[in-house]
Amino acid sequence: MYRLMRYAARRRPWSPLLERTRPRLYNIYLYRQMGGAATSRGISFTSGAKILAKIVRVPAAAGGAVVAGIAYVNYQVQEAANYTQKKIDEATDWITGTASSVKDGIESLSTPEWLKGLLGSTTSEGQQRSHSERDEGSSHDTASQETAKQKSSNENGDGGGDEAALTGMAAAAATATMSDDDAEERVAATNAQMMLLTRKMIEIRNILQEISTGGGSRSLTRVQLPSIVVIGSQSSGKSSVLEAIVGHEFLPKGNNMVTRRPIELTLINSPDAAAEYGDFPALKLGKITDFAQIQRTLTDLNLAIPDSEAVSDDPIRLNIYSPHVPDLTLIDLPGYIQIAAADQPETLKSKIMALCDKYIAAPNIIVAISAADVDLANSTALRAAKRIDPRGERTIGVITKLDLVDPSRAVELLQNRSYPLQMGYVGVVSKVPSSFASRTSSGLLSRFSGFADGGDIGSAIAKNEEAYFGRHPVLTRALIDADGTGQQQVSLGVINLRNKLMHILERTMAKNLQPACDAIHQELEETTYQFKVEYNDRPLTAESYLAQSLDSFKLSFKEFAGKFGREQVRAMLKSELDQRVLDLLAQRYWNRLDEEPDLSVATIDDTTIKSVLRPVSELPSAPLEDVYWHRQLDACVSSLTKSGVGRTSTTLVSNALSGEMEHLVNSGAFKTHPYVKTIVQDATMEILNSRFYSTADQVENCIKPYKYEVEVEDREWTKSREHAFALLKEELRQCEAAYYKLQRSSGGAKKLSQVEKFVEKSCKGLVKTEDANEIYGFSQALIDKGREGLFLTKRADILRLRMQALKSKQCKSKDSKYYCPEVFLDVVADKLTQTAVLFLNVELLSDFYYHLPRELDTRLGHGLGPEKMESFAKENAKVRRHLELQERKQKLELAAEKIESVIAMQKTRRLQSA
Ligand SMILES: Nc1nc2c(ncn2[C@@H]2O[C@H](COP(=O)(O)OP(=O)(O)OP(=O)(O)O)[C@@H](O)[C@H]2O)c(=O)[nH]1
Repeated sequence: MYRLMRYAARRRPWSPLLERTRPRLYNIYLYRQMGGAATSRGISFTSGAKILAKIVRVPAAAGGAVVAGIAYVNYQVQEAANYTQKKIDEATDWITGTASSVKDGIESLSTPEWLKGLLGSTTSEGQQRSHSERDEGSSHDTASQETAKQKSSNENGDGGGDEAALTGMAAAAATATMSDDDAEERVAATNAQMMLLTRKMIEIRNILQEISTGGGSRSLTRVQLPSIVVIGSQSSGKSSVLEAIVGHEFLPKGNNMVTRRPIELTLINSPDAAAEYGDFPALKLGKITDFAQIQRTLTDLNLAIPDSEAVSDDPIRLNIYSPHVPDLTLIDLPGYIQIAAADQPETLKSKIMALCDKYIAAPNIIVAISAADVDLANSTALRAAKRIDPRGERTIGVITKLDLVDPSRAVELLQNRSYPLQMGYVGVVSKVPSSFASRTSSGLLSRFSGFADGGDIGSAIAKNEEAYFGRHPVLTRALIDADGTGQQQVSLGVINLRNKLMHILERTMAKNLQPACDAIHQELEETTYQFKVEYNDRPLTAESYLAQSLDSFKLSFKEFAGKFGREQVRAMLKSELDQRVLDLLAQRYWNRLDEEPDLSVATIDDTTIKSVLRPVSELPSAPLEDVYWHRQLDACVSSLTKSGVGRTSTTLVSNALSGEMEHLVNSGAFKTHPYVKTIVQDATMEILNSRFYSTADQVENCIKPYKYEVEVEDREWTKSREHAFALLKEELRQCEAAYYKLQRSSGGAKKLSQVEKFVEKSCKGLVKTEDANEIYGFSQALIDKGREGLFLTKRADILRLRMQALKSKQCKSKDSKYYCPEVFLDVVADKLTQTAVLFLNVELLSDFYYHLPRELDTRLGHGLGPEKMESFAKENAKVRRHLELQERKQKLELAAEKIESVIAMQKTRRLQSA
């Protein structure tokens, strides 16, 4: 049919048939044929409060309060007559709880590493200690380090390890006498216990957070382990306080409301960490030791929220690992505003309020920041806290910028009686001192590296506070009788604040421990049951799923390779060359120019054609020595052998292989995995492309001899004679089918016959073409169909004629090749095919079958990292569900194990206290 189209296209537009692209359809047909195809807090936590106060408030008061404590004792001596015995008792209590412990704490070097750094740099008393004290201290240092080491090794082990270590610590503490050394050991052990408990609880909270993020859970919604949430108006000093606690400047700064999303900050005390660093778990950026980089990332993440929205409740999670931070979870929120700016949404004020309200809900601990230079009655943070926590049970009031108001005014503020808080108020001067900035004049980055005495901005601020509170002893009045009843605690300094937060977090988390444990167990039971029922406890990993999928793909690939071999390539290539032979026959033999209608669009000069082409009807009777027919056949053979068989055959096989690979990835194990599909397709193309040119060249070289001479054997002739006949028969069938279709589209056989006669007459000049419509009622479209009909009729006649010739005696012998060009050209096409297939099989097919599975093993087996492997596995909805349920069960088991170990620690502490 193809040659019908080509012929017609040469003579005139032939659009309906031209749309039929035979080779493509035929190939598709061939491929398919081949099958291509944390109860209330336990005694230990409350009764241990005094011990803890000694331990933790020590450093709490250590910074600024050491001076304040000494000043307070002097003040007591001077004003003693004015106080009742009751007051003195209260004061003594307070001293026991703060000032004495301040001293103990300062002298005690059994404090955690993160506190020692600060205390060392903030306590001038400490600096003036005698060498012997230092020596004593250094031995305590060692004790502390051992404790820290023990803690660290516990953390590396499992929950049972923690418990055993802590039981050991508790036992050591239980057998201790009350000598100073023993007391210090006890302090160290308790400190380590508290740090470890807090950390464990933070870990549990994080695990539960991940589980809740992964999907709704009825039992887990009841589990609430608290975080510390920092709220305050814009520029009230929230960031400065947080940075003082962390010891680094890392939060976004700027006038254009740069805190737009909640920043969930988890501080992880890491005594053994070689360097302080942060990481954003959700971003998978790895360890970031440059805090300026952390600040830039936070700024970018915040500013990604457009001005038109201004705030978002999507939190940014940041973990900071350092030996100088306590285990804490802190959440920084956008600052409250009074009025939205022109480019901000009008609803911004209420949006921020709603976001903060969401975060300060129970059981979270509220750190309400208010600047001393703003009337506390106007403190949005305190008003919001009062609204959500009216009894002031979960709120710590932080008054910043104490240095900006007169000390007597600061005292009034710290004694805020309008909103009494059970956890009290803390006054701070959290601005980074200018001396610090000037000593690190090279800017932000240099601050991060710390200066001279190893201080960070935390120690610089603490030193500055110590000096300020030392200059203003009147502030200590606030420490004694904050609310006139001795009930409300007031402390000074960032260090106090930091310890208080740590203490409160541990206490609040402990209260929630047992209910959390119960809920985790309930959820674990449900999940375990579900996993058993749905997946029969069958473990699955992304890796094993990938391996299975790859195996299954390789199996389909092997099946395909078994079906698509040398024979199939031969059939495909022969079919292609058959079409070329038919095209050549149509061009050089199947013309009857003497009877041909005058088709209007001629692309070559008719005279030339007439002088070159002779009707094929003359062929059987042409003299044997007729050069015309010799030249015609030689030209056809030359065209066929020089038609680029190397490139054509290589392209055919490459297309067949890449098409089949596409079919396999779209229908097999990888059908729901777009990323892996691309990998398979890329590997396929790379292998095929790398062999394309060499294969094509090899084939071309090997068929070269046929360009000069083709020798035919009798059996080859016989076989080709049969094949040529079958080929013409199929061509005739297609021709007749096309004619039948044309009849139906022209209004029937009769109508088409009338139009054909008109076209014939018009060619002979018997009728005028312009009369077609007016006189005969034939539209131009009908005339075109008439021409096409005539062409098909004559082509069918020629084909019948040639079939007869092939059957005749004349075509029986190979000696009659010039009379039977169809047979001789088939012999040539067959020889070209056989030779090409030999090389295609070795150079392309076998090579591809060997290399593709190995290439996939490399790219998929070892080439995919764990993350890509997981995302690959989760592309399959069923596998995703299986993996997620399994992960949920594993996380719950881990949470249950951790929470049980924390509860066991609690029990050990109770026994120890008893
Ligand atoms: N004098 C003095 N200035 C302070 C103190 N604390 C913070 N500042 C300054 O107050 C300004 C605002 O402090 P930030 O910590 O950025 O306040 P913020 O609440 O985080 O501000 P936004 O993030 O914009 O809401 C900065 O210039 C600080 O240096 C302080 O105790 N004393």
